[in-house]
Amino acid sequence: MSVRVSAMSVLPPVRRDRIIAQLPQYFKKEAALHTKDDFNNKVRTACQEQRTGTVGFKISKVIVVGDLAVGKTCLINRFCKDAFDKNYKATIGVDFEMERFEVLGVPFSLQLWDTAGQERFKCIASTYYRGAQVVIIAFDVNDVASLGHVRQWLEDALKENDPTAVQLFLVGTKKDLSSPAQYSRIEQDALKLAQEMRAEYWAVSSLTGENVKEFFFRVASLAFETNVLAELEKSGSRQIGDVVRINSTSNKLYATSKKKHPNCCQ
Ligand SMILES: Nc1nc2c(ncn2[C@@H]2O[C@H](COP(=O)(O)OP(=O)(O)OP(=O)(O)O)[C@@H](O)[C@H]2O)c(=O)[nH]1
Repeated sequence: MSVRVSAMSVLPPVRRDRIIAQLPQYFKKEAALHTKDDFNNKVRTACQEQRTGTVGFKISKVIVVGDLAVGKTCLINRFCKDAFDKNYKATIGVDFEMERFEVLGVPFSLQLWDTAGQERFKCIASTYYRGAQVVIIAFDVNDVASLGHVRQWLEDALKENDPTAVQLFLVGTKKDLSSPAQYSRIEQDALKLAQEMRAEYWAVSSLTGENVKEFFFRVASLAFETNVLAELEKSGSRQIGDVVRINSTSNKLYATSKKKHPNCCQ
């Protein structure tokens, strides 16, 4: 007897600590991608009515760039593995981790690309920048030079991507190493830069874990919200005959000739 196992059924359930039911709040109001308290209403309704199209099957690409040794690998490892390594091992080229979430009841995955900051590995790493929905630029809050290089990282990342479609985050790392006075000095400059770049600003510590989970939850939520809105826009502008639905018996995506989405008129 042959047993058919679909790709979906072999995936373990989403971890309980990756379930997002409320929009996580920004870190600083002055430099937030948006300051609303909750998910967009249309997005909430679409999720309730299971009208999120292909979003539940989507993997959004996130790239993390920034100077060498600012803590990109540690940031990803703290979130994905809850681990911290105090020894520096340069990333050679790139590395990636998959993180699965459930946002408003819909599965959603992020592919987190950890890229090399060292100049000699940069040309390998930059070939993986393409197709990013989210760009995270990391700098060390104790190293002004690393903040100064942020614009160059932005330019490099945007060369490979559609600047109007990318969601940008500016992240200050190693907050544990700085005194409150030192930190607040660099924060002024970082906030100004984030506003100019239209990035959302965060400050984190991978050593203590401060703000790490909150930050990635915010990234996942905003990326998810953008994807659902894009999907709604697409389905709104579809012609008759283009409505995509899921056939529950075959699990295949196909087009129907109904005017309305089947889930809207039930
Ligand atoms: N105190 C402290 N040290 C950190 C933190 N994050 C990273 N480090 C240390 O900084 C060094 C560099 O960290 P990595 O994460 O390897 O840096 P990276 O940006 O990935 O470096 P490249 O791969 O070369 O681009 C390591 O020795 C880490 O232990 C932090 O939040 N606090």
